[in-house]
Amino acid sequence: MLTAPAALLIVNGKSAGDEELRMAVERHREAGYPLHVRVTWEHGDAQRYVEEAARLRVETVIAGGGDGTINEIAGALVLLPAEHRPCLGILPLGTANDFALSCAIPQGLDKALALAINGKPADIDIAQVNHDRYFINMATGGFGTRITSETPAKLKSALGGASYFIHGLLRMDTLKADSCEIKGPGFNWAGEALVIGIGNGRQAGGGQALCPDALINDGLLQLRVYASEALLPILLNSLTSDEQNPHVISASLPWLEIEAPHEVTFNLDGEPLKGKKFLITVLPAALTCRLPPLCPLLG
Ligand SMILES: Nc1ncnc2c1ncn2[C@@H]1O[C@H](COP(=O)(O)OP(=O)(O)OP(=O)(O)O)[C@@H](O)[C@H]1O
Ligand SMILES: [Mg+2]
Repeated sequence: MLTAPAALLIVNGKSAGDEELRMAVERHREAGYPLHVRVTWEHGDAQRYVEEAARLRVETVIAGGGDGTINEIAGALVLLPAEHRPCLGILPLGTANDFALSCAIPQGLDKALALAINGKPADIDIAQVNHDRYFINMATGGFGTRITSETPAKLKSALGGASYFIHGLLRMDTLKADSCEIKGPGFNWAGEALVIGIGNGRQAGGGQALCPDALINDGLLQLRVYASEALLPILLNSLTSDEQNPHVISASLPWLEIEAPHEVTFNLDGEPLKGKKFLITVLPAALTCRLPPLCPLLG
């Protein structure tokens, strides 16, 4: 009998009680796949488990959670020496699961686990922020930030991805554009931004396609600045129908620097980071990830 490659699954504690997950893990173990399972309690746990995975020499570390869980695991994987770096696999168990959905990862846990263990690895980029933070999917500032970082946890688990949207609507009266300056190679913009999306992937905030042309393996980040409050109705209806809108600034850049006169919050895959200056750089082909053959984010 062939020895199946081992994987370590890191489950966000919020989803540890999932019965479908337990059954999917059992089935794969019975089929002969060695699968270690670890559960997180708080920020920092995932990184320790990734280090353990490297010591165990597993071939794959599977992120069982939402975008924030994938973020923490991807950020820990890039710190490992390339020769001992396991592949990333994705098991969507979060609220919005924007990255998994836009990658066309199957929503059924059994199929998703099979792909996470056996899928073909593809090289993908990851973005580094201020030298020590990362995002794999998207960084958002402005309106989107308020939506994600202030969506109460209980509302989030009750309503799923839709909660971002509903909560955003409730808070519309409090929205304000933020003034900032953005520089990159051959790119310079200053003005009032309502929403800034910097995409390695395409969608955030529960299905909002802020960066509709982004690819995760092109060595570039798609910057989209939604620069006017007049855009609010568009933002709330369809973010993709505004290609010709002069208030939408778009660029594809290998790095960019954003500076604001006062402190702003960026969400990195839904996890907040405060500051006045953000240097964001793409790290091309920094990770390998097991993705569906027809993943729309692969160019
Ligand atoms: N046992 C736990 N209970 C509550 N929060 C946890 C636990 N373990 C980790 N966390 C925190 O959960 C956050 C990540 O959650 P994650 O993004 O995976 O789910 P989500 O926000 O529900 O999904 P999505 O981002 O796709 O909408 C991190 O901030 C992490 O520190
Ligand atoms: Mg999250």
